[in-house]
Amino acid sequence: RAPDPGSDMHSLPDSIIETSRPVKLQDFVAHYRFMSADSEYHFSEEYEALSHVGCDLQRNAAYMSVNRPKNRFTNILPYDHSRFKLQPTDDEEGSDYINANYVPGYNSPREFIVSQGPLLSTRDDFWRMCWESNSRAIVMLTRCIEKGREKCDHYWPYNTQPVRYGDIQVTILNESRFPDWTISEFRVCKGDVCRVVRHFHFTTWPDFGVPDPPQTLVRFVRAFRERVGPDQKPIVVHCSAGVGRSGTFIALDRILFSIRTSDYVDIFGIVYEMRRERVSMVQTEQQYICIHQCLLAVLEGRENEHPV
Ligand SMILES: CCc1ccc(NS(=O)(=O)O)cc1
Repeated sequence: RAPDPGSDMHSLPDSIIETSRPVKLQDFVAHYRFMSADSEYHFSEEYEALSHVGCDLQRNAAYMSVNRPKNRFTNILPYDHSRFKLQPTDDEEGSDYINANYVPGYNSPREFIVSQGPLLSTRDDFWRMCWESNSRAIVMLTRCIEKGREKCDHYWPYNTQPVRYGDIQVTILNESRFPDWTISEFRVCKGDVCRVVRHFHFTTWPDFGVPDPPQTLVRFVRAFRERVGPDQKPIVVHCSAGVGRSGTFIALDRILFSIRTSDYVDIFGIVYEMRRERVSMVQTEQQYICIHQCLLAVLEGRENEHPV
């Protein structure tokens, strides 16, 4: 049972699992100040309250020996109940497996498919996932190489020559580069059937960190939503592990929809719900605070403010 808004959360008996902490939008500025006080003590307490969400859920497919090499990180594994299943090939064990989960958004309980950054060995599976899910948009929140380390395979062509990834052929149609992101259109074909898939690549978000200033992320979500409406789903979202930056992006997207219709915002509840579908969504306390800073900038009319 969610506590009534404004009730004293700390009086809840341990037996009641806290699933939401709604905040009235008109109180949000004061709420942010309260949470930030004393070296962000209340942000730390609230983020810690999310730490065990999902630890009861099974990940059996991920642990199968045939699937272990398909995981970029051994500790970032998809829950069985929400994982995306590829069309299995006859009797090939593990052929339905990819490190990806359905995650809820504002518009649908399965609005997003969140995945790890493809490996060279799984990029054909990644394109199969995009095709079989009929996704028309991919959001990429990492660079392929960061600080000299591979974070994601370059799973799309380097130029306008078509490239095949298994049964899927990808051709870059156009590319628009901006200071913090690149938006491209790919022609994606399987046999004689072709689709246009848009690629939204945020290029300046450091791993384990946050965009600087946070308004950059607000502007990226706005640029994304100018081109992708609420009826377009599922949307594929990935970073390197597919938890930190991906969770932060989805949380902000959901919040920007919700404040158009609701007097309350429940950032705790949004992260709680995401973590019931994919592990560690919003992976650091700094990312959790960044979500609040983004909303603060929007409410204070500063989303288009640029640092001096
Ligand atoms: C330790 C595994 C791990 C690596 C990288 C990330 N960051 S990310 O999810 O934003 O790509 C999260 C977790």
